[in-house]
Amino acid sequence: MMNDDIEKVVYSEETLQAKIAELGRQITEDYKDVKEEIFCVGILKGAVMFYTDLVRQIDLPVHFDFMIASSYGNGTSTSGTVKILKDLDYDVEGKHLIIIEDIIDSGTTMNYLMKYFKERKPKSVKLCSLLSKPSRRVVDVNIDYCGFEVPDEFLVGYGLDYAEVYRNLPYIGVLKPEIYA
Ligand SMILES: O=P(O)(O)OC[C@H]1O[C@H](OP(=O)(O)OP(=O)(O)O)[C@H](O)[C@@H]1O
Ligand SMILES: Nc1nc2[nH]cnc2c(=O)[nH]1
Repeated sequence: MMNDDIEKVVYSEETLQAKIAELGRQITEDYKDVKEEIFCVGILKGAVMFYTDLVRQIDLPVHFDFMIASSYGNGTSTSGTVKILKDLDYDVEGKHLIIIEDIIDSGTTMNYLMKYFKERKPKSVKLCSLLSKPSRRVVDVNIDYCGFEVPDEFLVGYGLDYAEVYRNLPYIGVLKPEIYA
């Protein structure tokens, strides 16, 4: 069973949901008076679980859009090259963008995507990331809404994969070392 591959649980379902409710309340408060449309942009595939839970905690009429970006392949460190596999569906000029990401690790992916979003002339762009791993940062990324600062460990679950599996674990944890062998 998949659970048997886990060495330790780092964030339980309850811990994740409590933090997400807090982030949703904060975003609702910060955006409650804006006049322009608000777009929640999920960066797939890793953000899938966080996105669907977070948007349900935002009590405002937001629009959905998604990008698919990938740079890790099957390994545990970035290839350094960000591939955009799916672009935004909408013209976001003049709109408020809330970028929703699962993790900022080296910062490579978000540094690349932020430039890309800003070229599209939105009214504002803010970043909401469930996790941040500052000890691994190679490029600076400003995180407006951050769930947890995590230690330098490769995490799986709740959208985060190792070689494309473990995304469907309901919690975030660390794999047993023999899984990488
Ligand atoms: O800060 P970085 O070092 O760039 O790492 C962060 C990125 O890594 C993961 O994506 P990945 O490339 O694994 O694709 P995925 O979302 O499909 O899992 C994660 O979802 C972030 O987008
Ligand atoms: N699964 C997973 N993907 C990542 N991408 C960047 N950092 C991580 C991590 O710790 N785990």
